[in-house]
Amino acid sequence: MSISIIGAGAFGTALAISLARTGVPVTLWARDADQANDMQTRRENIARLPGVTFPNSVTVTSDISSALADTLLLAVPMQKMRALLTNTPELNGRLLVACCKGVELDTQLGPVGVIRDCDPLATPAILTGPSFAADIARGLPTALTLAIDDDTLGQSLQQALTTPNLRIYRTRDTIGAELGGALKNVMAIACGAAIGAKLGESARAALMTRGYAEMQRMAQALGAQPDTLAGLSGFGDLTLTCTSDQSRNYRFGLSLGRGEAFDPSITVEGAATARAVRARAKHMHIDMPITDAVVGLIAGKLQIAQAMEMLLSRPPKEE
Ligand SMILES: NC(=O)C1=CN([C@@H]2O[C@H](COP(=O)(O)OP(=O)(O)OC[C@H]3O[C@@H](n4cnc5c(N)ncnc54)[C@H](OP(=O)(O)O)[C@@H]3O)[C@@H](O)[C@H]2O)C=CC1
Ligand SMILES: O=C(CO)COP(=O)(O)O
Repeated sequence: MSISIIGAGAFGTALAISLARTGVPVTLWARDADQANDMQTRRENIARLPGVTFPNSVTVTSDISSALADTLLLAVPMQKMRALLTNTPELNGRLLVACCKGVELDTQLGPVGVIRDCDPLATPAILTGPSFAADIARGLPTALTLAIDDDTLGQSLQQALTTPNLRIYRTRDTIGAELGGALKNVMAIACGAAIGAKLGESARAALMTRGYAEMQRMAQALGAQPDTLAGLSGFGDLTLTCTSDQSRNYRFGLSLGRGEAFDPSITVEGAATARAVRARAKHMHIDMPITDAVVGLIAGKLQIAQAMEMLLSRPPKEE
């Protein structure tokens, strides 16, 4: 099974490096020709993943026709996935593995839903779970979830993506896998805001736990399996992202909590996703108070003290 990576950001580059270390040839596609040439010559992605040298078997190109493998890992931000698939018809009809986390703002679809919507002939899958690009690129031990409908194809893909340092678990629950990865970023913003505002570790633990309850509520309403949310793609990634300064979503939350500006060029998937999820939750009458608070904080309609008061003054209920 030949594999190419479409999108040369931090995660796409890390996946290319990790796969290529096993000796297989991997093509990494960047949309910008200058960036692709620079990476191919330097053997490093200075802009997005500095400090890690590419193995010899990585080829970087901006020519999509030379990146068309059996399997394509789509490593672009969630809100850019539709533009990628629409503007690059060469990708159509293949095994497309979404490597992004989020919910599309306009349609409230997840990555698998957007692939199905843009390319009905594609076979969609999603690779998600707790993993910082820098950790994968350095060869640190990591475990991810691969979600795909077809079990036979799933087994081949699982084998192809496994490396000595990257263990892949498989599920057929694409809805659960994509929702876990999307929703944990919203909770990471909430936790970052709490820590940034010096509300304490107990507040973070409460937000993580009640955030997980929100994740389960929405996921089950949309047909996901509770076990998927309890796995790497849900609970696993929630734990990583809500507790580490390496997370951009968490750092964005920290800056909200401290009242500081945040560099708008940094990818923060949870910001648009919070708005998309809130709209979907309202439509479906699902109670998601932490998501509501995150949307209010980001929009500047709530201060952190008001958000906490809103959460704490809700009517008493059973856990
Ligand atoms: N970084 C991480 O640790 C992890 C990230 N992820 C997920 O991976 C996804 C990508 O994140 P990440 O790699 O970190 O993001 P980055 O911000 O590092 O990079 C985004 C990349 O997407 C490219 N891109 C944007 N729009 C398009 C488009 N329309 N067509 C082609 N390429 C495009 C950008 O190209 P350009 O430079 O030309 O704008 C850039 O190379 C996110 O959903 C994230 O949640 C998952 C696990 C870990
Ligand atoms: O998804 C991630 C870790 O699993 C990366 O998190 P950030 O996008 O918040 O950096």
